[in-house]
Amino acid sequence: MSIHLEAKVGEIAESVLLPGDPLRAKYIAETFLEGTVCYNNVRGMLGYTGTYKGNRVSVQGTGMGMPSAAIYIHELINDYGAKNLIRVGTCGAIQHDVKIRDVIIAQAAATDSAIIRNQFPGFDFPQIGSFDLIKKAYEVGTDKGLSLRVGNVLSSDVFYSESQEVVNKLGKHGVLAVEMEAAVLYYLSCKFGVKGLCLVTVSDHILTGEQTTSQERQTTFNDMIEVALETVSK
Ligand SMILES: O=P(O)(O)O[C@H]1O[C@H](CO)[C@@H](O)[C@H]1O
Ligand SMILES: O=c1cc[nH]c(=O)[nH]1
Repeated sequence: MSIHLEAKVGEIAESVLLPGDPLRAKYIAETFLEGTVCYNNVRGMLGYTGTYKGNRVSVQGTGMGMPSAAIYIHELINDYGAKNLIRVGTCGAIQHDVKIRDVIIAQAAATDSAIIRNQFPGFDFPQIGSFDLIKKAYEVGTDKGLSLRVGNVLSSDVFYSESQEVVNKLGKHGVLAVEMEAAVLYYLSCKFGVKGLCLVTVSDHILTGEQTTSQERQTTFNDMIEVALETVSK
């Protein structure tokens, strides 16, 4: 047991999918995994282990934002030995040619969070994904015929941003979308020497105001989930 997870050591697989929404974790476990066991319900932050095509995989909700996600990612790696961690999240697009329901592979993440900056005063730590997982995810997605986008995302501490000009400026510098967890996943993966990847599906378009429903965010986006499951099974 760790502070926020009630699993016994050995009950969590080395490969873990990380949705922000714990009910998306339940949906993934029930829809895609076999022989599934729920190992965590502390704070309702559901976690499951099962198999996908014979490979052991876990799926753990992280909550919203980097402070929450960092707790689960830290404990999964430090207390349970997770080695491959793939976030399966939603995001808001900030490019006109990125469309609702597109799947993005976050190559790297800019952030307005102080969590990482405070570790290296005066330096900017490069928050990058695992090349191995990025390459595998790209191959899997391309084989499935998906038009994946690969590029930078913004991991923001703020959902209802009051500095939209900065977000728009990041868009002008090629950032594809805004979400709230990738940067800390990439930082902690580098810190602990494990592999981290963030996949996000576009749920909102910040430039056009288009949106998907909360039900869709919880129980669809299957392309992204299959890419993540095939990537950790490759
Ligand atoms: O759908 P999830 O994975 O939670 O991701 C996005 O959705 C939440 C905001 O609605 C934030 O956690 C953001 O990163
Ligand atoms: O606009 C959005 C949509 C999902 N997640 C975010 O952080 N922002």
